[in-house]
Order: sequence, then C-alpha cells, then structure tokens
Amino acid sequence: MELGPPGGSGPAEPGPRLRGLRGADAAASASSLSRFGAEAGCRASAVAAVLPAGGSGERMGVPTPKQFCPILERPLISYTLQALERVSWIKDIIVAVTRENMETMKGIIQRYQHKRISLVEAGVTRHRSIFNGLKALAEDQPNCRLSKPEVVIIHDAVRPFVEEDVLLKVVTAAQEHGASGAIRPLVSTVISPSADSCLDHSLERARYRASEMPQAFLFDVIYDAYQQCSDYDLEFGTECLHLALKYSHIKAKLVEGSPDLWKVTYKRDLYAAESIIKERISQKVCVVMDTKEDEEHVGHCLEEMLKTELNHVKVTSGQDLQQIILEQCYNFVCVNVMTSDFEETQRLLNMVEESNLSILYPVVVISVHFLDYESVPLGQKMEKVMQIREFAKEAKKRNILLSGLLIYFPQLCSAESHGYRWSKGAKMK
Ligand SMILES: Nc1ccn([C@@H]2O[C@H](COP(=O)(O)OP(=O)(O)OP(=O)(O)O)[C@@H](O)[C@H]2O)c(=O)n1
Ligand SMILES: O=C(CO)[C@H](O)[C@H](O)COP(=O)(O)O
Repeated sequence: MELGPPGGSGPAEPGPRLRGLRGADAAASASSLSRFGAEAGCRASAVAAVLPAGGSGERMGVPTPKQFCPILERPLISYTLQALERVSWIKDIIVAVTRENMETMKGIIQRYQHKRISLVEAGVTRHRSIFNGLKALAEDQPNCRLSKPEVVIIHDAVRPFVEEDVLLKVVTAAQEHGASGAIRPLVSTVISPSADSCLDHSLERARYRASEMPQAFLFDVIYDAYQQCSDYDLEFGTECLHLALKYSHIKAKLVEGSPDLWKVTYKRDLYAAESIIKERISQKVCVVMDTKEDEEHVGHCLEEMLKTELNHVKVTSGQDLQQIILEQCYNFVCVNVMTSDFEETQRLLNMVEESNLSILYPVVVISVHFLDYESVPLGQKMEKVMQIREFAKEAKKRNILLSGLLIYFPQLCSAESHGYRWSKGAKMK
C-alpha cells in the first residue's frame, strides 16, 4: 500500500539554523559533524544526547524496570548506550535515572565500560526526566558541568537498536529545521472511542504516522519549550516534537526510521529484542591475527572474503580483544601464521572465559594453523597442532566451541622473515 503524506506535516518552514553550519543538508556526513564540533569553539560540543531512563516499566509487568532487564545477561540500557557511544560525534550522553537506581546504573557503566556518560536524577514523568537532562546541559544552570551543545538528541533508553544513519538524519534535519523526529507507518488504525465506548470516529491510517525516537533539536529550541511548558504538559505530555511546535513554533522535520526503532514496552518485546541481538551476534566475527598491521596477512584477506557474507567483520592483532569481547562478539577466527603454538588461541579462550560471555550462548572459536613442513619436521608439527583436541574438550565444558583448521599448501607460502604471506590463487583445504 502506498503511504500518503503524514497528517499535519505540511512543508516545514525554515527554522533557526545551527551557527557555523549554514547550508548543511540531509546528505551531510558524519565527518562534517565532527568538523563542526571543532568549528563551534571551545565552549560548545556540537551534539549531545539525553536518555530518559527513569521509568518503572509498569506495562512490562516485572519488578525490575525494563531498562535494567537483562538480555543475554546484559541490561537492556547497556545496548542502547553502546549504540550511541559508537557514534563518535555525540560528545556527551546524559542519562536520567531515579535516585534508587543510581548505583545500579553506575555499576552498569563500570561493568560495560561505557564512556562519555553523565547521570542526572530522573523526574516523576518522562518529560520531567528529559527536562532534568536538558538542565544539566544548559548554561544558565548553577553548577553546570557540561557544555551546552548546539544540537541535542533525545532517545528512549529502551530503544536499543538505533543506528548511526538515523541519528545523523535527525541531527542534520534538526540543524536545518530546528527539530526532527523518526517516524514509522502505523500498523493499526487509530480510532477515537466515545464516552460510552462506541466508535466516535476513525483516522485515515495512510495519513498518519507513529512518532518514534530518536528525535533531535537545536538545544535552545527544546530547552526554551521545556522552560515555558505547563505542569499539565510535563505531567501528561508524551511528545517532545509537540512541545517544540507549541512553545518554540518549530515544525519538526519528520524522517523515516527503521522497523527496529520500536520501544521495548511489553514482556514479549524483550524476547523480540533478544532475537534481534542473537541475529546480530551471528553476523559478527572477529579475526585475531598473530602479527601486526601487515596488509597482506591472511587475516586481512579473510576479512575481505567474510565481508561479502557478514555485516560486522573485525580484524585485530589482539590489543583491543577485551573491548571486542565486551561488545559481545561470539565468533572468532584465530589465525596463527607465525607459530604452531596455541598461545594466541589460549589467550583468547581465557579472555572469553573470564568475560562469562558463553554462559547463555555458545562462543565459536576457529584456530587456524599453517603447516610449514620445511622449517619443522612434519611429525613434530602435527603433534603440536593435534593438542587442539585437548583444548577443545576442555573449552566445550564452558560452552566454547573450539575447532582447529590446518592449512597445508607449502608451495604457495614463502618463509619470509615476517611470516607467511597469502598468495593469490591459494586455496584453503
Ligand atoms: N518518569 C519517567 C518515566 C519514563 N522514563 C523513560 O522514558 C522512556 C519511555 O517511557 P516508557 O516506555 O513509558 O517507560 P516506562 O514509564 O518505564 O513504562 P510504563 O509506561 O509501562 O510504566 C523509558 O526509557 C523510560 O525509562 C523516564 O525517564 N522517567
Ligand atoms: O514515542 C515517543 C515519542 O513520541 C515516546 O517514546 C513516547 O511518547 C513515550 O511515551 P510514554 O512514556 O507514554 O510511553
């Protein structure tokens, strides 16, 4: 079905523009945002985010507020923070949490090494929590510790699957129009019941949209709106874009969001979120190489091949393994070209074990070895490589599925001092 124009969203009037970024359009790149950060001067960091996380999750029907509910052992809010942290041009992330959950939140930040986070106390409604977050960023507040951003993103802590491209779209549109928000087509028709629970009227579905998150605003636009709005708005309002329209007279630019932007609300949403996370996990692989920064290393060739099949392929020579494990990578290929020992693989297994990653979901490790029969006698080398079986037996007890892969093509390898190189046309056996 073709969708009609969203109800009530006529052509947006030109709104206030971001100082220093005149003419930025929807195609502005992330790098232009980072550049803006530098241009805007020392006081301003260009973009900050406010995450309301002070709700009690009544509709979820469990004692733990939904933002702290575990998905694969990790609290939901940690996934949302990770999604925002990955975006380098978001300088500060302000999270509003209730006083009673402050310590829990600090523990999550520490456990998952979240960066650029500041905590503020939540209010009794979502709007009040957001307002508290904005106050922490405003210059006119006493003891303001953070710098006022030009643009602020508002995003619910319980929408973990926000991607950089939609964040960029709303921020760029907010720069141009003053306010912007992600929308989705309605899945059900909206109807209005009368007092006696009979149908009063129904809306033409194709003309309306569901308002989702993230939303972005020129900071002054949304802060002015919150300062002016009534107690009624703060108590019962559900829409920040509406506050910007009502009090700052800004017509938000609406941008199409992805289906994954939905808000975790009911218990079944936790199961849906878990499935999405598992699907993403299966799309993520890390190739661990035993040498550094060698462009011809087999690890890089493997990366190129895997990229055609999988969404997230990371190559490392080991220094950032801890972080990669923390970001929930469950698939590893450990490429050993320099040695037939298992030191690298063993190190990886130890780190995986310490992280408890495999408690709920098996971690897959493939240890790849190249057989150089010219430098070491075959029997001796094979004996070493066969030790993998013992490692695998032990690893399996801890839900780590370890396999060994022996690659034997001596005619295609050259024993150069810096290790074996992958030769064009070589085939893995
Ligand atoms: N006083 C409040 C209420 C809500 N929120 C946050 O606003 C977001 C969206 O709100 P909602 O889905 O309604 O969360 P809850 O209020 O927790 O859920 P419920 O309405 O089912 O109680 C959530 O991240 C929630 O933690 C908040 O920061 N402060
Ligand atoms: O979608 C949204 C903005 O349009 C908000 O997430 C939603 O309005 C939050 O409201 P509530 O706390 O009542 O669920």
